[in-house]
Amino acid sequence: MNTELAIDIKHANVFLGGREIIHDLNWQVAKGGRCFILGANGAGKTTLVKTMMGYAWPKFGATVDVLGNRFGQTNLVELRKKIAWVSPFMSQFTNTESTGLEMVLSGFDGTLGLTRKATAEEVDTAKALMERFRCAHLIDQEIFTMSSGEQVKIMIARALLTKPELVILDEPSVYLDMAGREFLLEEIRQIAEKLPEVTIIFITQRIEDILPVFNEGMILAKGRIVEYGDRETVLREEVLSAAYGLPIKLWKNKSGRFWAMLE
Ligand SMILES: Nc1ncnc2c1ncn2[C@@H]1O[C@H](COP(=O)(O)OP(=O)(O)OP(=O)(O)O)[C@@H](O)[C@H]1O
Repeated sequence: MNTELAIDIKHANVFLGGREIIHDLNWQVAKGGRCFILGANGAGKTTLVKTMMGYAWPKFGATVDVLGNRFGQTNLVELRKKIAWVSPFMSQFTNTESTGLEMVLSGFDGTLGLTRKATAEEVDTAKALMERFRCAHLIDQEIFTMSSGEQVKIMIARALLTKPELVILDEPSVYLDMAGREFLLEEIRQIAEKLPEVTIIFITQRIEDILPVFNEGMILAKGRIVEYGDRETVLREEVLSAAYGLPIKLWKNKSGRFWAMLE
């Protein structure tokens, strides 16, 4: 096992509902790496995250090592406390009567929703983070009454409450309007800058969301990695056109982000 790697998956074939969803996937990310996963609907992005979290298991013959822990020989509950998985779809799996503050506080225990009384110090820390993510006004509001964009901000604050070693941002901007998205991406850029030791995986369907800080990545299609490498290698017109089956032209803005256009 290579302990310099945050993620090391070898020969993973993952079945769900009797169907093979991920096919012979091999993927390594160094500790402190910033890697994007670009894929269309149904490409297998969420299944790959579930595999990394130990919620979906590859069939015999594969190895999955995350943060130096070999799945099958490690305590997954403890490991998951070191991983922050931020998904806008997550709140639908939880007790949505939690308030914003309770949901953020539950990050201390790695649960979705608070199961105990928090200490005054924990409350102060949570409120400070909510301030930073401009969601302090949601402290007493129940999750189910919040807009999707508001829920994402709560989930990001929750994720960063403890110091995770691996952050998985799973389509975090999918429900956000343009200003909300730009705010979130700027926060992600700053997190990436301030926490060099933290490995960050950014999952998206949208090319323009991939910040230059994500300097390596993959295109996932039908459960296979169809392109992998550094950013400029993967985000090329020929590669994207082939992956999406569309004649894609790219425009690069001053900060180095790409926008896709159809010819
Ligand atoms: N529990 C399951 N049983 C059967 N098939 C499943 C199950 N979960 C996912 N799939 C199938 O696996 C494929 C990949 O799904 P997955 O959710 O990983 O894709 P995704 O890339 O995250 O898509 P999206 O961007 O739409 O969320 C889809 O075809 C989906 O129907």
